[in-house]
Amino acid sequence: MGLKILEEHKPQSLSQKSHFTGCKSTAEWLLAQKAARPQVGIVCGSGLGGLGEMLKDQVVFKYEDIPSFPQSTVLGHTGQLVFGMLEGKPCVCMQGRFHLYEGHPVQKTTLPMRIFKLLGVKTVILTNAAGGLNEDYKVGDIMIIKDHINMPGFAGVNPLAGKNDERFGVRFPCMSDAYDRDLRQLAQDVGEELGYKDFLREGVYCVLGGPSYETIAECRMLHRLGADAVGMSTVHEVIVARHCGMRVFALSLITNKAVMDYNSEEKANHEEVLQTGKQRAEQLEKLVSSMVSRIKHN
Ligand SMILES: O=P(O)(O)O[C@@H]1C[C@H](O)[C@@H](CO)O1
Ligand code: HPA
Repeated sequence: MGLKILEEHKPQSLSQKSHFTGCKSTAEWLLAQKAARPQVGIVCGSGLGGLGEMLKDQVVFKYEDIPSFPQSTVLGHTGQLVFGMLEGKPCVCMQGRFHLYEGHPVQKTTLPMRIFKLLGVKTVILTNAAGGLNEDYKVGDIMIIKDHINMPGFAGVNPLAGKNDERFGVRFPCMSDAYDRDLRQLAQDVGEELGYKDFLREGVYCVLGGPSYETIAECRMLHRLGADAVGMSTVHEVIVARHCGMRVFALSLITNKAVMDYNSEEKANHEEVLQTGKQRAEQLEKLVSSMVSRIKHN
């Protein structure tokens, strides 16, 4: 009986060890290729990969060349990791993220957050494209995320499900402070200085599994539940980033208005999402780079 219990525990503890050491060896491999240890990690949303082009003195890795890294399959997500300097700070930028609907297990979609942590990242800046549920929002608005609704989490899809590894963080991490208050204030200040007041918002982002866009009834329900924008990413990355103690700032570019009216002729589509990304790219890049220039790390 005792032996049986030992055997049952063996594979789990081994796989846990290999997850941590796997992340560590990927981080060490990247640093060994002359990538500078980054302080800030940036994740580019759909059509927002231009953020990575801002980095100077780039060292670029295609995801397919990085050990244990997943592959990007979505149009608008290039699939490379860029190291470089932004406003004098060493940064790493994911040009392309991983989504549940690509068929990745949720733990795999968030793997880069743990690699960021082991690379030395202190602050993560996540961006995404999202549909606007709030009736005051316009296409092209930038929404600072102040909170989230993890809809897949209600059904048990959480990247922290399974055995907890204390080397990353605690079993039950707090999420009421997930979106750093000071960084949100910094974004408001920088946005005001840049003259973005008319299109800078703050609101609640709700993640769904995708890849189908929402029905009208779903949009109406999400809005009633308190969501201002809906998308298919970010939240799981935030959970893992907070679990391992990184500071988080996240924003949504409202690329389309969620359809809430049965008489509407509008239809959500990925081309519009990418197009809006292109149109707002410059302002978004200015906001992020000005924030990075002012972020302080001890
Ligand atoms: O990676 P993000 O969340 O920016 O991408 C959004 C969600 C889907 O991947 C896609 C739908 O158009 O854009
Ligand atoms: N719904 C879900 N995800 C999205 C949307 C949307 O309307 N727009 C961009 N990503």
